[in-house]
Amino acid sequence: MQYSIRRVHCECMGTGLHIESLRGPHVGPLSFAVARGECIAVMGASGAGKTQLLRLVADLDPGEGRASLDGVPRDAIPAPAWRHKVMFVPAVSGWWAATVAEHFDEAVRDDALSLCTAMRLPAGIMARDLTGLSTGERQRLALVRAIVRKPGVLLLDEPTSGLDAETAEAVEACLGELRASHGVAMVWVTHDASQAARVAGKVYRIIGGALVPA
Ligand SMILES: Nc1ncnc2c1ncn2[C@@H]1O[C@H](COP(=O)(O)OP(=O)(O)OP(=O)(O)O)[C@@H](O)[C@H]1O
Repeated sequence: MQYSIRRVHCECMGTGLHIESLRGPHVGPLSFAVARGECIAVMGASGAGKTQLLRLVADLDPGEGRASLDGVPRDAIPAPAWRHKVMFVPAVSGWWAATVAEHFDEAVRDDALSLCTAMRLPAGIMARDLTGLSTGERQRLALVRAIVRKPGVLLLDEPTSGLDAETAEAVEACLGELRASHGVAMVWVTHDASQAARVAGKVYRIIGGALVPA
């Protein structure tokens, strides 16, 4: 565990993600909640701390504060399991094998293929080498890779920044379906105010390290 989380107070308990007094080197203290099936958008100037916020929530960087998912405190869940349930999808994802298919277990390939189609990825992409893919294709594949692992929360760092408007719309629809059908909660970082208004029930800005309703 990288940040010290004491047992959450009763007001932190409940369905979804609850964050209280989260603090890192450049942000905080921040408190917010995202219900199952809800999306909040986080905007803010470059360098304001949006990525840091997501990484703190995923417990990928050292920080302080309290967190719970569906009423279960962070300190009751082993760190790798927390990061699986509360999954960070970075703006630029890492890849470790030569082909796309090697990044997906056999058991999730069908789900992955359906998602690829929904996100307008080209047919046959599973057989392709990573080196030949565009930035936008990698970005969507990173989302597919995260979704098939069935997280309860997705922490999305500018998930459509490399995409044209039409493809971004397909990704937004796909993620909307995931919220509606599977109750996934999302924290969506974006620089696009129109997108924030489309996808999120609440929009915040990080200003001076604080989370302010936009
Ligand atoms: N590994 C690091 N070491 C030191 N400082 C860092 C590190 N990573 C980020 N920072 C600093 O933390 C602050 C917040 O960075 P962060 O990446 O969270 O910004 P952001 O709001 O996501 O910006 P952008 O919109 O440009 O992606 C910045 O001042 C950045 O320089």
